[in-house]
Amino acid sequence: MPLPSVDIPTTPLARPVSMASATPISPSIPPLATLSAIEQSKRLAAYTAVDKHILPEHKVIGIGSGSTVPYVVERIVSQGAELNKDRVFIPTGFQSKELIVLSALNLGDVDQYPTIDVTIDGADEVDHELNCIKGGGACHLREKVLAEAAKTFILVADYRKNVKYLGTNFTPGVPIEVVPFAYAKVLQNMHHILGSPRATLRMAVAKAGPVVSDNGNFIIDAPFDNGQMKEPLGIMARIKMLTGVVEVGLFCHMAQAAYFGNQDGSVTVKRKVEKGKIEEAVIAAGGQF
Ligand SMILES: O=C[C@H](O)[C@H](O)[C@H](O)COP(=O)(O)O
Repeated sequence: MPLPSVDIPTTPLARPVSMASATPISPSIPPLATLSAIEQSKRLAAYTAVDKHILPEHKVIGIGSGSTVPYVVERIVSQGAELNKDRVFIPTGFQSKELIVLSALNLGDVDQYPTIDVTIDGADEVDHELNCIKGGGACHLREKVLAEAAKTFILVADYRKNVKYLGTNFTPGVPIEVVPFAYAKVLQNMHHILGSPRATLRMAVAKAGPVVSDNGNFIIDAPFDNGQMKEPLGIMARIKMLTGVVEVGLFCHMAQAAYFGNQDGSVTVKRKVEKGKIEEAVIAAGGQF
């Protein structure tokens, strides 16, 4: 089915109405002309994915985390209040919950809505089989729950995230959420059993001590060499078997499609076609698929 062309506005959309406070805590989204090339690419990917996958019949929508997702919400808001009033939006963490509330969209949770029509989320990197690394922002536990709950799971990212094998440009490693009291044991397991000798506990930047996830857990980042990353499903399964691990930021064979905004205004689309085969195509700038 042909993808629609994407009309990117050059003026900012109406500022979201805050239901939570008089002073919105998330920044307003600037006009396209003032965005960097990377931000334009993220917005292009997000707009294209929303236009293709968030349809009038979709009533329960999962909203992922990261710096690309605000553009997803911006495009959904632009579909209009009439369509959005009957929808409920499920967040993957604090950031997306704030985005939903500040955009005056209806907030729900996955325990109320365990079946989601479509979840759209960012990614740290996506390989040629639509496997991806997620968790650069420590949100991958809830993100994976929303990905699994969704009938359709879609990724959006800029062109730097589109790789053949995971770990090409995203080098910190595979994010692993662990219960705090087990972190040293899991780190030892990563170093000596799982083949990631440089695995480290993720430390906070504006706080003393480790990063603490929205679920109160710690994050370990575990780099693997290129050969190992050719089989992400195997790595994911082995890490997940370690006691103390809550979730692994490798999402294998979960996404139906990934949209990457390119510097020239085109969008690369990787999508699952028949029998799990992945097809890659490019939507020309302002053009058709
Ligand atoms: O934990 C964070 C999430 O997995 C993000 O979706 C991922 O890090 C990508 O974020 P961004 O769109 O900022 O590159």
